[in-house]
Amino acid sequence: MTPLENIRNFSIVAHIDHGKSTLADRLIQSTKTVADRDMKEQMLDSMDIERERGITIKAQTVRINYTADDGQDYILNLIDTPGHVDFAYEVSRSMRAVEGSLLVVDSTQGVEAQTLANVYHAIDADHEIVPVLNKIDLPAADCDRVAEQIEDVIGIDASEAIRVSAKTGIGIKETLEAIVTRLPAPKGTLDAPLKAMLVDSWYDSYLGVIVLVRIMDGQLRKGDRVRMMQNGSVHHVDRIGVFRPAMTEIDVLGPGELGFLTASIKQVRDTRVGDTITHEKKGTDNALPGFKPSQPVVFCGLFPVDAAEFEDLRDSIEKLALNDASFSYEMETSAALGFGFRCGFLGLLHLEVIRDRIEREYDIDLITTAPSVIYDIHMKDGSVEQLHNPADMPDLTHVDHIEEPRIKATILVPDEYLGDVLKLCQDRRGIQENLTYAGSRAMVVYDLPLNEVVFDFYDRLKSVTKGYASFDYQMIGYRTDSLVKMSILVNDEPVDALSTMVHRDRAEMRGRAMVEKLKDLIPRHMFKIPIQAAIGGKVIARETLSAMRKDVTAKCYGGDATRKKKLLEKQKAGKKKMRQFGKVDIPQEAFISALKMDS
Ligand SMILES: Nc1nc2c(ncn2[C@@H]2O[C@H](COP(=O)(O)OP(=O)(O)OP(=O)(O)O)[C@@H](O)[C@H]2O)c(=O)[nH]1
Repeated sequence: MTPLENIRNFSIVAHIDHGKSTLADRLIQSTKTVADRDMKEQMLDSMDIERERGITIKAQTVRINYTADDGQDYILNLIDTPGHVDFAYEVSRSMRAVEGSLLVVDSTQGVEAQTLANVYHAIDADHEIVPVLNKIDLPAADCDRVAEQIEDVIGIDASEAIRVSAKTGIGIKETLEAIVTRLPAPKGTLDAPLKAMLVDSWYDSYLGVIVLVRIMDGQLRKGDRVRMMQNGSVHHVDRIGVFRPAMTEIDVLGPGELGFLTASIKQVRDTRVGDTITHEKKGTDNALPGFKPSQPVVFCGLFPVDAAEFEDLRDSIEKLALNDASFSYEMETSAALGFGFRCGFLGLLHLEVIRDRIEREYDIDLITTAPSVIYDIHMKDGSVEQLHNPADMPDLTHVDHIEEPRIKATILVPDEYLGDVLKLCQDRRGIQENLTYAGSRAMVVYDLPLNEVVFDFYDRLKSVTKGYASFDYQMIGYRTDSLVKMSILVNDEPVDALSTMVHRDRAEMRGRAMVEKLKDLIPRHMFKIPIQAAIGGKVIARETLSAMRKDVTAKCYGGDATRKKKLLEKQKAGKKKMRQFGKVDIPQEAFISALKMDS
């Protein structure tokens, strides 16, 4: 066991792409934690999708041995935290397991919205913070300006910020020394009853659930019987160890240490993050202050394009849910789409990641219905119903009023794009709360309906600012507004998967935009197809798709039967991505594209 004075636990906080993973790699490499020949880029990003998108999703951890200039051997435990707004909750919880943070800011970019959001989590967790100015190898680096910005905007001393190039290795040694000299050692009592914080957990197909723990007091040994204090369940610890970053078994974890345990736990759901783990006998009575469990905020339906793949879809969803307690699902039937699942996510990125994994890892083509938030429907009899799916909207005559979730959005943007950002927020029913400047960048704070953000707000924001804006949000509660359910009818049949909740004042505009889009997205058939948007029984927009006879084999004159067959096969394959509604085929992409707004 390592003495407390020789342990440092820290995380790295940064805006996306400012170099957190590269810096972590460099710290691991320069301390020879991983042999050079085994080093691959972005050691900490384990999932394929993460690597492809360059986004760190699951918090990971690594134990680094470092001999400092003072001649002593230290253990540095790094927790890697996710950098995306959807995963803000994971950032906040993992912060409580460590004492300090490296605040990485790209010296060519400066402070961004997620720099702020993440550093506030660190400040909330009482961290000692060491600012690191990264990418100083680039000609555009402006360390003095960025240091000043850190002081002005965040309000922490940046005079001793470390200047680093995680790419070339400049400043890595100084960073390691700063971790040892500037961050505090953890506290804890060796001979007190065991008190360990459950920091994270995930499913491994060989080992079952792996639990990441931070020992606060006492000792944890292989073979111990431990109790999860929230639900009282008792488990036999069959393995404990640390991450280097590969899992390495050890015999005992003591105060201040971070490591893992396995105990034949079957589901991630059985391990509540924030729970306190203690010994079954002679355990502590004082649990650590609990963490709130993360709640899904965005819901959508996932249906197989090919109904025969429903069981495969169920299987894939169940497997993914085993490893992700914040992903929820329940079976759903839709008149138009058949059997599928209504799924809940932490945000849009979370949704995309899960959808991609189902399509890619399980090879199932999916139809994703419009993402929706949870509305509180206040009924006339005083009861409140939670609406996860616009298709389930109760009869309006029983509804008193509807409340929708709102967020506080913080956007940082260069001056020249400010006008476009304000317009975008205004168009999305935003209420401006604040507008300040940090150098040549404006920081705007808006109160916005979450519903207006979940769909394509990021995309729009990126496009109107040419990618220069950064964005972060937090939920602030529910508020009443004048909301209605808009249905879409194709060939006089309602397509429930296209139902959305909209603001009454915008319903007509949105309805018109949707039917126009659908007219372009639905291929012509051999008959005329009316496409309508309606509220209750009232049609508010209408387009008609005219009839056409499409004979793909017409150009194959002569008797070339193979060519003809090939064309027909191609057409059949094209059909696979379509869904039939009554007599009409609607292509899969229509469900998403029709809902994108142009403003
Ligand atoms: N020139 C230069 N490029 C760097 C440096 N550090 C990181 N990069 C590059 O910046 C990009 C983003 O770096 P990452 O380490 O993936 O950033 P991140 O903050 O971990 O991003 P997320 O994991 O998505 O949050 C990559 O293309 C890196 O190669 C640096 O010091 N100099």
